[in-house]
Amino acid sequence: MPHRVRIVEVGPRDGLQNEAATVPTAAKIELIDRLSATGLETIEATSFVSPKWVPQLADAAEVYAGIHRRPGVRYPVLVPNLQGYERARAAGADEVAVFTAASEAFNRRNTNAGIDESLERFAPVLERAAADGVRVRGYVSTVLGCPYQGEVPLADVVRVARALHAMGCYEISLGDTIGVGTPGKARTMLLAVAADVPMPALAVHFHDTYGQALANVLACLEEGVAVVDAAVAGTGGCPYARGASGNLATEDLVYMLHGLGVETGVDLGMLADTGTWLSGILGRGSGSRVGRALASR
Ligand SMILES: CC(=O)SCCNC(=O)CCNC(=O)[C@H](O)C(C)(C)COP(=O)(O)OP(=O)(O)OC[C@H]1O[C@@H](n2cnc3c(N)ncnc32)[C@H](O)[C@@H]1OP(=O)(O)O
Ligand SMILES: CC(=O)CC(=O)O
Repeated sequence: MPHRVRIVEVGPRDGLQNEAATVPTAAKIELIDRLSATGLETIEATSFVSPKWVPQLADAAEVYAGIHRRPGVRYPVLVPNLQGYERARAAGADEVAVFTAASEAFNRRNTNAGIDESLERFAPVLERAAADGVRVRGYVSTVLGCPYQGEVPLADVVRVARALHAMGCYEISLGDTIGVGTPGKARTMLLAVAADVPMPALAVHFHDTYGQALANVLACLEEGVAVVDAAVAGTGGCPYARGASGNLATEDLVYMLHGLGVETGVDLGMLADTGTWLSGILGRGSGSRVGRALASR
């Protein structure tokens, strides 16, 4: 079990990308600023994908320009190609994340490209990023199941994670996009990838569709992973992954980690207040059990 876990807060990006109603730009900026004050070290701020594909994040540049960047906090953004990278850089981003999948079927629906084609798209992004001194994270989606293909062979997960790492991604986030995984499978998947990509370069990203996300994280922590993605108030889901629901709620993750004596640097009270505030903006109850429990005290 690690002594400290770095949480990658993906609420402003993954959390909001699938919202049907438009979230005002000012609310997105306030969300990131509130999260910045909680002690989170990494906040994935938005996404420079095609606004036709993800209209909810069409205001990425305005959001990025509006946030108050706290010293010591990193604000990466998602980019699907060189065009996205250039938009992100023009907006001032100094860390980006590229994304592909272990399932061909999902990747085609999500990015209109096969896996190898998406890796080819990333090559110039990684090249430019290296020249610019920009860090690049890599996501592998559908690591424990695909809504279109079903089972995803472990070898495919390992191959894609290895390819992203070999291209120069400093960290590979392994995503259970539709939240179908269970702890034993999560552990096996992580260990298979860790045989080829060093554990310190791995992160886990669980959606909570079947209520397994926290248990999956615990299994992976026991194997030594020390970077975990989560979204405040349990928001999130991919518009191109049928059946995807919210991410593991950051409040629930922090509560568990602190209970285990694992440091996060996050103020749980401030985080829970932010989750309650965001739930008000979205007009529904929080997806975080810890958030709801703290709000009702
Ligand atoms: C599991 C997860 O949660 S992953 C995150 C959630 N999913 C996503 O964000 C999906 C992102 N997908 C996409 O943005 C798209 O599928 C793309 C951009 C990767 C590929 O889409 P395609 O339509 O094949 O792109 P293509 O390169 O052919 O360009 C088509 C148009 O999009 C525009 N475009 C392409 N990339 C971008 C970009 N990064 N930013 C803005 N516009 C873009 C092009 O300029 C072109 O515009 P035009 O029609 O006005 O000439
Ligand atoms: C890119 C992501 O958001 C990861 C996933 O859910 O598969």
